[in-house]
Amino acid sequence: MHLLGKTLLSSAFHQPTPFPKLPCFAFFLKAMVVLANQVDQISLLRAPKPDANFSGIPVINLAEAGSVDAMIKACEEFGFFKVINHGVPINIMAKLEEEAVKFFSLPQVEKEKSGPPNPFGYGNKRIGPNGDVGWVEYLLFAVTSKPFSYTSMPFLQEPSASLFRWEEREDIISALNEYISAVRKLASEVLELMAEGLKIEPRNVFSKLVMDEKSDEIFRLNHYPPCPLFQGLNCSLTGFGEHTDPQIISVLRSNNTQGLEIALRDGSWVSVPSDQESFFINIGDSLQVMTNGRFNSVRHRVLANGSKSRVSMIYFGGPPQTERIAPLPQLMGEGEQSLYREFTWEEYKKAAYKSRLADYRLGQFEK
Ligand SMILES: C=C1C[C@]23C[C@@]1(O)CC[C@H]2[C@@]12CC[C@H](O)[C@@](C)(C(=O)O1)[C@H]2[C@@H]3C(=O)O
Ligand SMILES: O=C(O)CCC(=O)C(=O)O
Ligand SMILES: [Fe+2]
Repeated sequence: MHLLGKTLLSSAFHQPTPFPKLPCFAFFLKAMVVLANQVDQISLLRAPKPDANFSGIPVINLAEAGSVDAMIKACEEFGFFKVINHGVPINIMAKLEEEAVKFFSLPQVEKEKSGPPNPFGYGNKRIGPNGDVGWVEYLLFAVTSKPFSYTSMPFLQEPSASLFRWEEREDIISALNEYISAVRKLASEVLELMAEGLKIEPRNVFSKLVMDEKSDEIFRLNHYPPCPLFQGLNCSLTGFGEHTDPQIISVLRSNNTQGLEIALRDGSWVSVPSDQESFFINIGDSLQVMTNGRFNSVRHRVLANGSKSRVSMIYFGGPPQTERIAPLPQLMGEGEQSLYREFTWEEYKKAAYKSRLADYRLGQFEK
């Protein structure tokens, strides 16, 4: 399967466009044929282009004392918000972005040495084990808080370290470690504010799960190369198909290239204005369950850009494998019934890895 993937896909990026500009419909057909050859999936093509920027994304200012109520409202209405004044130094973000750009600029054959992603490593267009594809290449890392023998890379689990053959890559490893420890701290701070806003004790009821030394955290670098075939046209291409994140919380940062979209509660899609200095927080499925559906795990997707590369970095904070995920008793009103049957994170993760990206994964755990 891996060999098949390589044969079909390895040269799909960075192809010069073979066609002159045509009216959109004719072009769309041509593009379908070209991309069908290249990507093996015409389902990535989308028309028309996404709507203009949505101005209603909630912005939470961490330096402001009164931001807690706005955060709870954002978790309920959107399952998504932007965080400013987060305290993470810009140079930590910029340094990792620089290393990511360097990695993704390597020759394909070099990048493939860090793959395939099963589940960790370099991946190109194929997302997950069940046939999903997107106009994206990425690196997926397992994260641990326990230092181990590779002193220079305390956050990368041993299998990742040898898989990436990065023992010598002090530059990228230290940029990764610095970045991951900063966003992990941010995730914990945000989760503590959520508990405060929900008026539940203890304050670390959510944050302790991602701060636990056995917490199951993932880190991801995504690169969406420009797709020149689409430049100046009213069409777009799926970079990362619609889905919800299974974990508790995701902390996303991207360069200044547009592409991320979220679904509103009425099912409509809106485009999130990019902001390279801020972080975006996604509520994951596990937090939706722990709040018995009060918080909404946000459906989101990424559309690739005709002319600009998008680079994003996402920290996924998950609980320890054995953690039981169920609505918190402190949050249940009198007579309120749990919407979900109890499960362990390990169970949920196994089910998630059997699913397709767009599947409603919580369905099988509903009562
Ligand atoms: C299609 C898949 C990719 C994914 C594992 C899955 O089977 C379903 C969930 C997907 C997702 C979405 C959020 C994160 O990007 C991710 C790492 C995760 O934990 O769940 C991906 C998985 C992946 O890319 O391997
Ligand atoms: O790359 C992005 O901006 C978002 C990707 C995403 O949602 C994911 O990797 O789970
Ligand atoms: Fe996601």
